[in-house]
Amino acid sequence: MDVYDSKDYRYARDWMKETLRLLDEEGHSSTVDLSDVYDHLSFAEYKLGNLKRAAHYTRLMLQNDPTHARAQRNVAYFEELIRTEPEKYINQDDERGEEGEGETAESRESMTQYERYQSLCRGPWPLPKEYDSELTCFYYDNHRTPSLVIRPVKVEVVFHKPRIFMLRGILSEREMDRLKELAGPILKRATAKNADSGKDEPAHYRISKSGWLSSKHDPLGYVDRIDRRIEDFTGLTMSTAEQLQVVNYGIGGHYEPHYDFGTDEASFTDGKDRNRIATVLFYLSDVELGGATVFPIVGARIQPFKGDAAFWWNLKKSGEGDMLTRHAGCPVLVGTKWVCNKWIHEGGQEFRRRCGLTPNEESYGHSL
Ligand SMILES: O=C(O)CCC(=O)C(=O)O
Ligand SMILES: [Fe+2]
Repeated sequence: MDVYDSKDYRYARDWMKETLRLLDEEGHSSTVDLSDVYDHLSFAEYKLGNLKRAAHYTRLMLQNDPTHARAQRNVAYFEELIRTEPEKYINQDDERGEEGEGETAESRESMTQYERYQSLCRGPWPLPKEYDSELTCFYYDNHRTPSLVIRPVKVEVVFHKPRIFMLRGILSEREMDRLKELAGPILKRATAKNADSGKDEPAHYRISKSGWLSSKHDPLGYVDRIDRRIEDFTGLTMSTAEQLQVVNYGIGGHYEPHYDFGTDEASFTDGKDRNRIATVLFYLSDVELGGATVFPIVGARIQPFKGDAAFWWNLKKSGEGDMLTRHAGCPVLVGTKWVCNKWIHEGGQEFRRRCGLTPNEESYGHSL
């Protein structure tokens, strides 16, 4: 009922159909009224534009109660619509299909952004054919940076456009335990600015708890050490970066598609440290089921693996936001998910990462 009340008719339909299946299996129910299920199912189908199905379920309602006046009126109404606007409704029910039924490359093309996000969360999409021979992995010491000569970073290129790097085993168990321990007392329900009220409020599109770690509260120096490691493998200064942000998602926790960089003048783009040039996303836990990080525009998907980090550039060399980096944290279905963000800013990188000479220049070769 929750999804129905929140007008999420696609899911409402799925739940109602599951109810019908269980009723059928169990034969009866003392708490669920069959007619009520048909009634809601019919309205959900109507809202989804499937008039033939809406009419079908309303007729089933009438089988239970032939005198139901509203059901009689609705059947007449649906039939009238199908008759007067056949081109809009006649074949639609068969073509439209239902969520999850026979997803193909073509049907993916026509999905909305949000549907692509949901579909990617359910399972990986095949990588484009041209990736077959092109994904690489290497040990990386970033031009013989001393700490990395001793212990090079294991890098895997998992996507090309945008380039997404996985840094395997970049954090130790002890470091991850420490980050979670430091975050424990400061975790708060994540908020976002409400466009209407201007206040920071919990938002339905971001369900998690998070907290910012300051090295001041870490006398043992773990936070500084991790910052230094990021500086070593990216070659970027951390002096303008944000603090480490630890995030914990419970069951159902998620973060819907977004950009890490600021897309309007008000956020990041004008301050002295300017925009978020790159993201390092550490995975501090595995997730039993769900919880992948997905990039719905390009179809990339990263399953969290404890100790790894994902790295990507949010901005092109021109400083323009890379619109392909839109990404999301999928709902956690079983288990909990811990991640830690490091957002690196443009300020101070002028001599570390040169600008491009044309607005769209964006390729960085195979290294970070
Ligand atoms: O949890 C994830 O996988 C993604 C998190 C994220 O994108 C963010 O916190 O900005
Ligand atoms: Fe993000």
